[in-house]
Amino acid sequence: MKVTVIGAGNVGATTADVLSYRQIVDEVVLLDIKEGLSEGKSLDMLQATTLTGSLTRLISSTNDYSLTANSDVVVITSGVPRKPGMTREELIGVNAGIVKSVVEQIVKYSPNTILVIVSNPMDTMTYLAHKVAGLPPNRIIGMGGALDSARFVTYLSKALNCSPADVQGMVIGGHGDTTMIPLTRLASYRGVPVTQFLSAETLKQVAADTMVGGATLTKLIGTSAWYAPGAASAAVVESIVRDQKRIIPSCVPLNGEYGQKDICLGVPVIIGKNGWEKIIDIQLNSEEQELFNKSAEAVRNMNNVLATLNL
Ligand SMILES: NC(=O)c1ccc[n+]([C@@H]2O[C@H](COP(=O)([O-])OP(=O)(O)OC[C@H]3O[C@@H](n4cnc5c(N)ncnc54)[C@H](O)[C@@H]3O)[C@@H](O)[C@H]2O)c1
Ligand SMILES: O=C(O)C[C@H](O)C(=O)O
Repeated sequence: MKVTVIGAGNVGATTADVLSYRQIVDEVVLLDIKEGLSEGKSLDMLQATTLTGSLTRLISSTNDYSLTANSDVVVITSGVPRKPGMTREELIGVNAGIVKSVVEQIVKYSPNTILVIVSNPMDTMTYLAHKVAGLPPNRIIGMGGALDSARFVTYLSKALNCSPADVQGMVIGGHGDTTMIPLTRLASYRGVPVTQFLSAETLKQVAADTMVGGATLTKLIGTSAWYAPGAASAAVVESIVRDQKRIIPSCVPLNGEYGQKDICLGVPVIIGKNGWEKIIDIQLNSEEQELFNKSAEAVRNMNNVLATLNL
């Protein structure tokens, strides 16, 4: 299995490192426009494999897309991250052009690939990728829910004072500070509803912390996070290349599901060798559905902004 990661910055390099360290794929191609960056980072990772025992091959490039040819999966992380005080949505002007040109070049060399879109604002970048790639809809997945759910599980396990391994939780909706929807009603501690252990007030706080999870880290670090984002991107790739059929909330095009159309938004999907293979249509209660509709409205507004850009 061959995976290309576009962007060798914080998230791209971490994704490549997890894929290589855990030997999830045979070959990782790392491509970044910044001279020397992908070369240096992939050489560093290659040297690490002599210590970890991983047999994953690491290849780098600045702009030679022919090296990415026939990639089974391509993870797109190229673009600028936000700084403290910014929203992800503010990145649209710079990142839309980058994502569009990267997608166009990738599909020339890997016309049957599966794209995993990470660059922000991710929901709109995924929508853009669907418009320009010419790939079947199931072969484009926006990564956001995997990360947001990991944060949700982290905050839940802290509140429960238990191992995160025993906690299950999903975040759906948009990947934005105000658009994501942590599904507290469905979260569980080993299958037992968390509502049995935690007060409504605590759960409200857990949801609020989850929603600003990225902003909190951005404030602490000075740029946005990368360890959990890289691990979350690698988890999506792993479910594809190992055909694990995991249910991972991901950003996919909706065609009437959850009452929405002509939009890419986070919903639970089964991920396997064909990309996102099935949308799991869970029954939302009226409060959750209202939040989902509001989330869709906000993401649709960003898609309208995208349409005004001169790409
Ligand atoms: N979806 C998510 O859950 C999630 C999580 C974390 C970060 N992000 C987003 O991912 C993006 C990357 O974040 P980061 O922290 O890695 O940023 P970063 O600045 O560390 O890395 C981005 C890299 O992209 C490269 N790049 C820019 N234009 C390029 C092009 N045309 N071709 C190839 N490479 C190009 C840059 O040289 C840079 O090295 C940001 O937009 C960030 O907001 C999304
Ligand atoms: O917070 C960000 O801007 C980056 C990413 O979307 C995240 O959630 O970590």
